[in-house]
Amino acid sequence: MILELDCGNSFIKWRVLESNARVVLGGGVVDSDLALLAELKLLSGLALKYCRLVSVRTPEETGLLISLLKESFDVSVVSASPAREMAGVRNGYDEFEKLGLDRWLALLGGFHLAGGACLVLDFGTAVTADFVAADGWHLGGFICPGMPLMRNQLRTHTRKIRYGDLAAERALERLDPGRTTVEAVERGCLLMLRGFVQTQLELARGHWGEGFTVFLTGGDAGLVSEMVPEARVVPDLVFVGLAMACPLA
Ligand SMILES: Nc1ncnc2c1ncn2[C@@H]1O[C@H](COP(=O)(O)OP(=O)(O)O)[C@@H](O)[C@H]1O
Ligand SMILES: CC(C)(COP(=O)(O)O)[C@@H](O)C(=O)NCCC(=O)O
Ligand SMILES: [K+]
Repeated sequence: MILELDCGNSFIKWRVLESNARVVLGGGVVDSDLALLAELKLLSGLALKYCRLVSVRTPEETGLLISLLKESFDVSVVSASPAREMAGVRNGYDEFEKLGLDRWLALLGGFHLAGGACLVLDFGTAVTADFVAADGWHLGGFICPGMPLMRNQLRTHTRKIRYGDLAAERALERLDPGRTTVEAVERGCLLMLRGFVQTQLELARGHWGEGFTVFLTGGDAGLVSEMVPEARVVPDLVFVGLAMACPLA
């Protein structure tokens, strides 16, 4: 069996595949290394042979997780590494190794699935946009704070903005002007996010007219999917790229 991990700034996304990599046996989202081990140990008949992972965490944190995995499951672990060029895509960063590896894998996956120009939008701790032209050139992208960062900045840097998670979730059921603090903040941040998406779509149309595919991924993709009905929502886009960057055969 193959364990796949996407270690973001807030959460670790995991899934276990059969050795042929065709069947997904289980998966989930956890907030720590130990929670990951605990969830994996709950899977019956677990027999991990390989693990491939991508991490945007520090080398120390990633190294610690890799050691834990090796101790617990006796697996061989490969970690995605930066590349200038792969699978017909050319990294557009001046220093290719500085492009976030989750972004790189998501855009590799996106270009592969689209077979042409694509705009990849990832809604995690940060929100990222990446542009890949039909010839595989990555034009670069944009990074801005995601919902968790936007709301936490307001909560941390003001004295009167305080509310709980449940109220936050309820506030987003509608988008009328807020009549409470929680509504005003949650809806305001969501409108900022949607404004960002709108701008990315306009930029992509400026480059490619209507000839491009939009991908939405990341834990908060659902917050914007309604406004981009033509988009392909692919929660496991990073894993698509991970399999391309770290083939096990
Ligand atoms: N099952 C889930 N567990 C945790 N967060 C989730 C889940 N589903 C959606 N989310 C949302 O996803 C966001 C985190 O997205 P994610 O792509 O995991 O971020 P990162 O890659 O930066 O760790 C959170 O702000 C949260 O609102
Ligand atoms: C932009 C990111 C913080 C996104 O991380 P995430 O929200 O997925 O946890 C990550 O891709 C990263 O650390 N990138 C390095 C900087 C860059 O891509 O330019
Ligand atoms: K991510």
